[in-house]
Amino acid sequence: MAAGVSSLVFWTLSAAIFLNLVAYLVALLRVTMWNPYKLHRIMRQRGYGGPPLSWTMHNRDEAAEIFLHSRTVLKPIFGTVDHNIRHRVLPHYFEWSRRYGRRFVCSPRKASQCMLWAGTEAEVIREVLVNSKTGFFGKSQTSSSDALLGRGGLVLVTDFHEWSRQRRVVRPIFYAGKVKETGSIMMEVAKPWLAGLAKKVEENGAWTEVEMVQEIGMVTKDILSRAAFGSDYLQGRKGFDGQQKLKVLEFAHGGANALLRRLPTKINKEIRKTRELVTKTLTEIIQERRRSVESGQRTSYGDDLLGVILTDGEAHNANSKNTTKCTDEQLVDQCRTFFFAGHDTVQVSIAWTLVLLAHYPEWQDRIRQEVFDVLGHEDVELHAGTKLHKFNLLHQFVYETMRLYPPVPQIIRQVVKDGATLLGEPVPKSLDILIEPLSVHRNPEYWGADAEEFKPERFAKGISHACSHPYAYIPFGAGPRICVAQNQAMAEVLLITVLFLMKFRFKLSPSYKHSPIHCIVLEPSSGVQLLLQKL
Ligand code: HEM
Repeated sequence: MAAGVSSLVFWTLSAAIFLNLVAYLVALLRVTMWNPYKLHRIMRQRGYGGPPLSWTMHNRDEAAEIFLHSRTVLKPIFGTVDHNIRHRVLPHYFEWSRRYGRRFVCSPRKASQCMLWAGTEAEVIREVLVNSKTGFFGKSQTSSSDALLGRGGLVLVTDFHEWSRQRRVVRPIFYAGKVKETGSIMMEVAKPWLAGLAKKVEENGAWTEVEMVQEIGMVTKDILSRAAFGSDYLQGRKGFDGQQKLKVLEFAHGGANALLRRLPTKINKEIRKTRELVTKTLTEIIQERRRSVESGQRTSYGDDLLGVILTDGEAHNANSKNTTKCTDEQLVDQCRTFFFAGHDTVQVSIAWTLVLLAHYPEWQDRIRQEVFDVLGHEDVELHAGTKLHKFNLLHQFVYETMRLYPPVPQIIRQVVKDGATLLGEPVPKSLDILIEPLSVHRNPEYWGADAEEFKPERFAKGISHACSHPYAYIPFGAGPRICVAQNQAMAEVLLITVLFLMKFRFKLSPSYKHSPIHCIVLEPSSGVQLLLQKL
């Protein structure tokens, strides 16, 4: 009898495991093969071209081949700068757009079933990012950056009500008045950093070589940690290091979809482990804030980013009308979003600005002169944060830097409802639409024949006069999901640049290799080596 029961249990369990496995395989095949096939077939029937799909229903191999080819054929450029970078940064999209025209379909990433590339068209940006009130276009529900940004955080969240709640909660943090407050934190962090750098240059003599990406990284991380989380860089360091590692892993992974992520592969395990480390660091920061309130050290959670997120979470949970509760996991996701979105973008913006100031010494001199004209030579640091709006030339220079080197070179949306149309043509649900700031910023249709040239003066009369289409310039995105922190981000880029210009004259080192790479943000893959001379 006992043997019969245990045999029944054994077969029932085996059957359950077998059925689960079959269900998983069917789901995997549906997501990775059937859905892409179906979407591609629809789009091809509507006349869209694109690279032929392999039997695995992707173009990953071809994309990798073009990428590797571009790495071997294109020699790195040492000690100077060539702005013609599309074929280096996004070589497969560049090549396919030459072959298949201004709109084509492809599947170069594991997470995307079918992607419509519409990189250069401002009208697509208007329809997809700006006029999406009807809710046809949304954030991808199968985004590949969950591990990095957190599915429940503001950047990726798909549910409209949850998004508007989170956006409403954090928006006051980034109002102009608050940005001024953050300005003093920026100053507090930047001053000792610059003093340390100046000491190093003094000790080593004029034209000391310094790798600036690391240097800027320390400053921007410290500013974000203090301004947003009330901690310093050292406390958040493990979190930042983990995020950095996750970014590289995600990039290497080609953005796998949720089902592929469950497979016990080495890279999946590594991603999971690193994500847990970031979660642990963020949880500790959250718990420390809670403890400080419980112990009476603080009277409230505070009005920095972490404070408003925690206060809102608690208010949400206390409201009996809300049946779903805001969990710690969601709070961590919200913080995770800002840890990444608020750091790497600013770091690379400052890095590219310094590269170009070093490459164009006449602009460097003119802007430095402007800085001293506006601030005078005394008490300059006191005024720098409040007078940023007066730096006209610097604004032009940074706008132009973000035009040719947009920190976020690609933006993706998904068709999330049946019945959507794009430029008058029907588009199927689940289709991804790829918009490229990197390409639309260089489209001669909007920018003129000199679109690939670096000419800050095109912004002399402001952004709206620099190009012929209102959505041809989108370094911070566009529409309702435009960067919530763009004022603060710009202030940080301008302020750090001003302070740096006031302390140093600088030029590119011969060892600087101009090789921008797309690793979620557009970053200088070999660092930024500058030669510094103290003023
Ligand atoms: C120069 C620096 C920055 C650039 C170029 C930048 C760029 C962008 C872009 C292009 C988007 C839109 C993405 C999309 O439409 O899918 C975005 C969204 C966002 N950014 Fe930034 N960003 C910068 C700095 C920051 C900072 C400092 C923070 C926070 C401290 C931040 C937080 C966010 C958030 C939360 C979103 C999502 C907004 C939403 O979906 O409602 N960003 N950013």
